[in-house]
Amino acid sequence: MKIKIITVGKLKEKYLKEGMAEYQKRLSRFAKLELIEVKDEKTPENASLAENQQIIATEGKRIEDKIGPRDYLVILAIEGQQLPSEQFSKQLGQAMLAGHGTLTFVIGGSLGLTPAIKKRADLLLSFGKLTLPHQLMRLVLIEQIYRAFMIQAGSPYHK
Ligand SMILES: C[S@@+](CC[C@H](N)C(=O)[O-])C[C@H]1O[C@@H](n2cnc3c(N)ncnc32)[C@H](O)[C@@H]1O
Repeated sequence: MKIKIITVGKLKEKYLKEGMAEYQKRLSRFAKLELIEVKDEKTPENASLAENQQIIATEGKRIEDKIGPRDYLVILAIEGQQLPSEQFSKQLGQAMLAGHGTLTFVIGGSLGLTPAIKKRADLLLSFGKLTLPHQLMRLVLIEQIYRAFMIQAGSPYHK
């Protein structure tokens, strides 16, 4: 089983790097993890709507190039479906049973993602209506992926 997490830009904060390293280590007993950082575009201070759309289209193209045709695709978006952790775990389990060898997760950059890429999702997943910074979102997501595997393993980690 392979897990791919596709994100935009380099992770900067030390505390987030440390958190990611911890959960990478924990997840390694369940899956091979690949963290992919695509290049982000510079966002000018007073960018127009058209400029912003161009930025997310360019970043979106870089993301799409990293998605495999057989990947089970989970895209994170505020307006997506909100699931209890047990249900999230079950959906990932079902995707694996259906023969998807790779579970791919996508987090947008600071301006988000295009509607076109969101349409490709097998699961458009929301972590609630609050906007989380995209770099922090990585840590929240990897913890929930780890939790999903621990639920499948029947571990008391998830109470
Ligand atoms: C700073 S947010 C982008 C905000 C942008 N205005 C939007 O509405 O998408 C960057 C990325 O983090 C992820 N994200 C942030 N908050 C989220 C939430 N509550 N649920 C799911 N994904 C979230 C999404 O992938 C989003 O594209």
